[in-house]
This record gives sequence, C-alpha cells and structure tokens, in this order.
Amino acid sequence: MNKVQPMRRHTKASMPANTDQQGKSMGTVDNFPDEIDHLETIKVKLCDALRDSDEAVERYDKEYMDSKRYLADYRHEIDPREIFQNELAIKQIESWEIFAVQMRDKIAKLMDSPYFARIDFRTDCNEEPSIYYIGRFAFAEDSRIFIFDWRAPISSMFYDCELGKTNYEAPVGRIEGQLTRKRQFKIKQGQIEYVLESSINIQDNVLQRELSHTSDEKMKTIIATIQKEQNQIIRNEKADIIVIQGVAGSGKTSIALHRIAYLLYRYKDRLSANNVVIISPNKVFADYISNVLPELGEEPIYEMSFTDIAEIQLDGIVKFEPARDPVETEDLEWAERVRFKSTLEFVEKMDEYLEYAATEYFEPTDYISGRFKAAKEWISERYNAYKKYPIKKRLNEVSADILDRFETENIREEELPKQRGIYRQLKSMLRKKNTMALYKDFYQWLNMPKKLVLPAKNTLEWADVYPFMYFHATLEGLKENKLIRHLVIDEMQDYTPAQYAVINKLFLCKKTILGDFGQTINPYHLHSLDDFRKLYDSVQIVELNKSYRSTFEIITFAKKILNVAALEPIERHGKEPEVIPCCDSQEEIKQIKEMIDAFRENEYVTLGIILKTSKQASTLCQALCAEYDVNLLTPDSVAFANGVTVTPIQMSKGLEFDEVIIPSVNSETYHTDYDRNLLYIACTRAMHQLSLTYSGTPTKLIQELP
Ligand SMILES: Nc1ncnc2c1ncn2[C@@H]1O[C@H](COP(=O)(O)OP(=O)(O)OP(=O)(O)O)[C@@H](O)[C@H]1O
Repeated sequence: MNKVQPMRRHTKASMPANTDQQGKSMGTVDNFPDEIDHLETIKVKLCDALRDSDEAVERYDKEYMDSKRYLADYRHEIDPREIFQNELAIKQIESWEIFAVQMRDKIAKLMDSPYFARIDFRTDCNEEPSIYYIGRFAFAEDSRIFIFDWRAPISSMFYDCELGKTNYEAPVGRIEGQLTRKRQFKIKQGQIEYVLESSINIQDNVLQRELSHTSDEKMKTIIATIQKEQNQIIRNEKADIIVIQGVAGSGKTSIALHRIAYLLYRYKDRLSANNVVIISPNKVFADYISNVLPELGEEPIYEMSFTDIAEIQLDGIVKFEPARDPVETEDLEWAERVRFKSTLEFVEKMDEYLEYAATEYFEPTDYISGRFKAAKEWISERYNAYKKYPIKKRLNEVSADILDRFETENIREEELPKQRGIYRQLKSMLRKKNTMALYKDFYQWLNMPKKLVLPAKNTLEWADVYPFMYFHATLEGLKENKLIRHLVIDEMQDYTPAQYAVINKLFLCKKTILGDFGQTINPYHLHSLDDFRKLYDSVQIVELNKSYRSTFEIITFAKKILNVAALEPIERHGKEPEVIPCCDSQEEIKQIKEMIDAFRENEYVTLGIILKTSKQASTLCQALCAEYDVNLLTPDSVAFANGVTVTPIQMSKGLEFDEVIIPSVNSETYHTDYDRNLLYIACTRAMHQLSLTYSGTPTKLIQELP
C-alpha cells in the first residue's frame, strides 16, 4: 500500500465567499483563485501522465505484435522450450498492456473531472493541516498522491464527518485529528463550474443540483453526493448478510453498486468482478445499471435472474413455465397455490418433510456379494453419518465405505463388486428415486394434493420451480457456485422464502440484499421483511427512508396514494402532479400525444408512459407508434433507451424517467389495495414531472386525495 503523502498546504489563502445561514458558502470560481491554480497544476500533471500512458500502451502494443510475429515466423525453427517461454512473455505483455490501457482510461476520465472534493485534516501530531483532494480514481506521481480515490480510508471523512475534532480508520489503525475544511467542486471538461465551502454538513446544495439534472439511459454514479447513511452501508465490511429496506428512490440500487465498487477496491487481492453476481429482475434493468461499475473504474459484474439460475440448475431435469404476471390473470386457484408457496412456513414444511423423507424413505437391506456382507444396521449407521450431504451423495459415500470394508476383509484377494454396482443396489433401497416423485409425495404428505398442478408433462408452474430445486438439492444436490464471493439481490420483496432457501444453498457467500416491501408487485406473496431474520442468523437490516429521485411534490402525491409513513421527500421542488380528466379514451390518447409533443420541446431526456398491464402498454404503443418513435418494454426487452418509453408497471420497477404519464387511472383499472401499490410504484418512477389521465370515473385511490 502506498504511504499517504498528502499535498502541502496552498500558499495563497482562499478568498472568503458568500455564506448562507447554514454555514455553507457558494462561491463563484473567481473567489477561489488558489483552486483555479491548483486545478491548472493538476491538469498539467494529468496531461503528462496521459502522454506517458499513451506511450506505454503503444510500446506494449508494438512489443506484443513483434513477439507474435517472431513466434509465427520462427515457430518451426525454435525449440519447444523457447516457444513456451515466448508464449509466456506474450501473455505477460498482454496483461501489462491491459493494465496500461486501464490506467490511460482512468487518467482520461480524470482529465474531464479530476476531483470533486477537498478536505483539510490536521492530525493530532501535526500543526498544519494537510490537503486531500478526492476524486473518482487516485492519481499519484512517484509516491506523492495528488488525488485520493473516493474509497480510500481518508476519503470517508468527506462523507461522514463535520468540521472539528474527528477521526478515520486507516489500515494502521484509527487516526485522530481536526477536520478544518471541506470543499466541493463541480469540474466539467477540465473547468471548475462551481466551488462550495461547507462548514457544517456536505452536499445539500450540490445534491440539489445533481438531482435536478435530467436522467440518462444509464444509471449514474453518485460519488460526489453520497449521504452519510448511504456511505455507512457502502463501507460496511463487517456484515456478511446486509439487507437494505429502502423507500422508493432512496438510492438502494446505487448504493449496492457503489458498495461492490468499494469492496472490489478494499479487497482487490481477494475479490474481483468475476467473483460478484447481481440477481436482477430483468434484462432492461440490468442494462440500465450496467454503466455504474465501469464508470467507477471496475469491470462489470455478472448479472442473472432467478429464471437464469433455474434454467442452469434444472437443465435436462424438468421444464417450467415462465412467471405469470398476477395482473394479467384471474385464475383464483392458481393465486391460492402461489400464496401457499410464498411463505416462510412453507419452507419450514419442506424442511420437516425432507428430514422425514431422508430418514424414512431409505429402507436398507443387507448388502451381500459372494461371501461379503454389509448388514443393514451397519449401512444405516453409515448413511446417518453423512447427514450433511444430499441423499444420493450419502449413498455414494456409503457405497465407498462398503467397498472399503470389503477390501480390508479381502485377505484371499477375491473379485469384489464395483462401487457403481453397490451404489445402484443402495439406490434401489430408496422409496422415492427422483426429485419429481419426492416432490409429488410432499403434497400427499401435506394432504394437499391439489396444491401441485403440472401444466404439462414434466413441466412445473413457476411457483413450484424453487421448491422443486430445494427438493433436488436434498436428493441429488445442486451445482454449487464456489467462484462467487459476493451476491447482490435487487428487488428482494419479489422473491419468496423458498427462493432464498435455494439461493442460500447455491451461494454460500456474503450477500447484499435490497428492495422495498412497499413496492411488492405480487399480491399473492405473503412474506415480509421479518422473514430475513429467520432466514439468516446474522443478518444486518438497515432502513433508508429519504427519497432522492422525485421532487417534493411527486413524493407528497405518491404518499397520498400509499401512505408510507416513513417516506421522507427531499426538499427539491417542481411542478405539482396533474390529474387530467378526459371525456373518452380517444381524448386520452390526444392528451398523451400533446404531452409527448411538449416533451420533445422541453429539456427532458426520458418520458415513461406507465400502464397497469402489458396488454394495455402494447395497445397504447400501437396507437402512438405511427406518429412517434416509442420504445415498448416487454419481458423480452433487453435495453433501456432515452426518449419515449411505454411500459407496464412490472417492467418499470427500478427504472426512472424525467417525466412520467400514467394513463387510465379510472375506477375499473385501479381499485384494489394492491392497485394502490402499483400506482405508488408508477408515480415514484418520475423524477421531475408527473401526469395522470383518465376517462370515465377516476379511481377512488386518486379521488380520495385531499
Ligand atoms: N446520494 C445521492 N446523490 C445523488 N443522487 C442520488 C443519491 N442517492 C440516490 N440518488 C439518486 O436517486 C435516484 C434513485 O436511486 P436508486 O434507483 O438507486 O434508488 P432505489 O432505492 O433503488 O429506487 P427504487 O426502489 O424506487 O427503484 C437515482 O437517480 C440516484 O442517482
């Protein structure tokens, strides 16, 4: 680790700037001539470093090409040892080149915006404070650090501490001292846009500015404005399992990704992007968040869905139907089956049955081969010794033990049975020989055979997929993933305890689990946040109640639809949400078209038109697409784009738009308590502007608004 050598103090004193009542001062750039000078110095250094790294990339590229050419030209004339050494050298050059390219990319990014903060800190043993600039990446020359990475231990003071006596945790232990200054910068294209001096708490002004920006087709990094409670989650190294329950727009997804970037930095010798997986609800969401880690200088992490995992695990074993959208079906028996399988009690029942089946359904008899014999009691004892393994692995171990014993007894060197044969014989002593038989028997055991419906031969309903995998894990074992050391699960509220029970068997690693039980999309899921305490022994649950995405007015409106008491809006103001009555559906479409026209003229980048169901979304899309370029989101979509997006609520989860239109807020479409949830989710996708349209009778969920 580099020894921390901060910048020396500036010689020119900073000019005082205008100060507001909160002790913050927002200065024009001219008020900070020392910062202008400093930036110029850093830019020169960055320029030199960029030139050097460009040269390094070119040099490695040439060396690589030369070595490859040499090997191709002389492969038949040089001996194998030399070929091997050359190949090794080429690999080495290649990895140096990759490293040099990464360095060059980082420096190029720093050229645009080298840092966003400065803190002055005086340790108890120094008289003069040292100055630390904090940026997206570290930048050093020789052993002198000019910019500290936002994840460096010292940078934590910027996010966590107020001016005055304070400390931070360094690798060598706690460092005590005085924080004497905190400054924030917005530097764009190498120019300072503003400087903010803050004596009390960081960020309100800067945060307001950042949040007022228009959205983008990809999620942005938030390193300059991470809030204290968010920073504590990002830097939490102690929790093996952390569950973040956060209201809509509280930054859960951003935080989870910044946390991964932090852990990759902190444990770079042990953890790489290949070791991290995020389970996300769909490909559009995965695409939307895909830029955050690369923007933070890290490799992208692997993304998968619960469906992908099931496909890998159940390939060749059983087929399954995709998850049904609960708003698209009125099958009450199906709903009841889903509800039944969505609770923690259901997992407890599975455990109870599986324990019973593992004991009762293995009915050993004596195993005899020639004059060799393993008595059933002994087989049973061996079987019980391997309780931690899946049943068939237990049988495999027992067959090895039997063979072992026969070999010891085989003083006359007679022919012994093969282990495979012994295993086959033991398997025949199982009452249920495959997972499907066992799974079906479970419902008989429960005395609820109707709770299992197979839509086709050897095909499961989605609600049975993870319970089935749980059974498969007990009977056959699953393909465990040992490479993954950290798992992130987003939209945690949409997954059942049975799904978590399987995930816990598959990924024995640390986990960051996040979501919002206020945004539950499936009305037939009966699990709750409390279940996590039972699912995980040492879980740390944190709650985030401040919402950053939407304006005060939008959050106040959303809260009237679903009263999430804890939800706290940020003081960023905008237009009041509008509820627009229309005389019929034609007029509604006309209104929507007018709003699209207005959107094309304003500064916003994304407009989301959010409907209750996929069918409604595609009908509206058809009505619009002759005149407008619209992007329809369906479960098969893979990317999120700027412009106008028409989407069902289900697909809009996790996304955000500058402006949102929610059509059809009439009493037929939205009337149940569950619809209340859906409307809340739709409203909280809006950052700056929200409009709702209806024809006929407006939904009472909106009529009731004071
Ligand atoms: N500290 C912050 N500084 C700047 N922007 C922030 C901060 N925290 C959150 N945001 C912004 O708030 C918005 C919501 O963040 P994010 O999508 O991570 O929230 P979420 O809790 O996952 O939301 P939801 O559950 O509603 O999908 C994003 O635009 C994000 O950039």
